[in-house]
Amino acid sequence: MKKMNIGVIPGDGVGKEVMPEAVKVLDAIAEVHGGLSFEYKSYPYSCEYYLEHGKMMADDGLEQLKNHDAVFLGAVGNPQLVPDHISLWGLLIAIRREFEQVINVRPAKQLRGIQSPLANPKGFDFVVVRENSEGEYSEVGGRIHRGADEVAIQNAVFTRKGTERAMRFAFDLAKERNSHVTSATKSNGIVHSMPFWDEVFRSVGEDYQDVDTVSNHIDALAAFLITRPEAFDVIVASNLFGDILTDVGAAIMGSIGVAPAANINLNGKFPSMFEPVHGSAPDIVGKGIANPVGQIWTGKMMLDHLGEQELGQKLLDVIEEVLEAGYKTPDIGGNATTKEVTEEIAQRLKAL
Ligand SMILES: NC(=O)C1=CN([C@@H]2O[C@H](COP(=O)(O)OP(=O)(O)OC[C@H]3O[C@@H](n4cnc5c(N)ncnc54)[C@H](O)[C@@H]3O)[C@@H](O)[C@H]2O)C=CC1
Ligand SMILES: CC(=O)C(=O)O
Ligand SMILES: [K+]
Ligand SMILES: [Mn+2]
Repeated sequence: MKKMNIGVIPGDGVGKEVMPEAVKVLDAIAEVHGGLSFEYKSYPYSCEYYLEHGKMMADDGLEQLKNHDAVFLGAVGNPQLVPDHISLWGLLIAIRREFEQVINVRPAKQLRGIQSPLANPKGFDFVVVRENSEGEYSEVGGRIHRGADEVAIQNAVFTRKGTERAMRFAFDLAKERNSHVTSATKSNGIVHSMPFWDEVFRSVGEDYQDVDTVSNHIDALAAFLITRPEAFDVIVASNLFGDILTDVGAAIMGSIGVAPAANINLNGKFPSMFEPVHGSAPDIVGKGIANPVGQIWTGKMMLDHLGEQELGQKLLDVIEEVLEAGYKTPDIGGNATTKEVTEEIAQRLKAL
């Protein structure tokens, strides 16, 4: 029996609604497989935890999470209780950084059964490789003075190591796909880090002669994802650009509620973390209508990572079948609840 030990953090808002559903699907997968079981340990880290304890996770939280084969997370953030920069940096970004999850992989593709808002989505299928450890999301900077003289300085950090690592990951991924990498740049406006980014992209590209490359400025690239998303295979982007592009990717799939993501640790010292692209969706919390597909597809990425690619593929097939059969939450034009969609996915898995 192959046992997988998963640290579960439902987090805030709809994270708490979609997580138990995704866990049910994983259990259905285990049942189908027969030789596989999941053991979960759930952690209450969230904004409510912060109100009670004055911190987003326990002092030994990372020590505990470290022991799992993977961390499965819902969403973090409840701006009515805790400012977002405190909650995200205290939990989500803390785990990404401390566990050296240096790459964030975010696929976007036209799914069967969902109407893309694009008139002509042409079966787009791309993956954004987002640098996940530095870039624009940095603590370097500060604020001085108050009032009319106030100054805020926010520095971006681009290391050769971090930049090159993200690019190599993107090129290696492209070799398994359609051998095309697009780099998201902005070297016409950001005069230090982005010319550096371009240089590293060119030099890494020389090691991958069989992979085609193109550099697009981020503004144009964002528009191209709307006008010709089918032209992209792998896109490599800095932390902020990747964050924004993947919400666009989610939007053209039909909803941010379906988009999956994986925070990958490459050195094997810490577990990777799997969490959907969406946040805690305060506007729909408590209604039972959060789309569980993002969290469940994220579970598929976790299965892939743990060496169960065949099961992962089956799961994605079943998700698409269920969408095609009309089991859809309101964000993608249906009237099913979170639980109804999940139940259908679990039932169909068990019938395989
Ligand atoms: N990785 C994470 O944990 C992230 C956390 N956040 C946090 O989440 C909170 C809300 O942020 P927003 O900017 O509103 O982004 P959001 O992703 O939570 O919501 C944006 C829009 O998408 C909808 N949506 C999101 N997930 C959905 C789902 N599963 N099914 C159906 N509709 C869904 C929401 O209802 C909302 O209209 C903030 O505290 C923010 O900091 C935001 C993004 C990522
Ligand atoms: C924080 C956030 O929006 C993200 O990682 O996608
Ligand atoms: K999330
Ligand atoms: Mn985001």
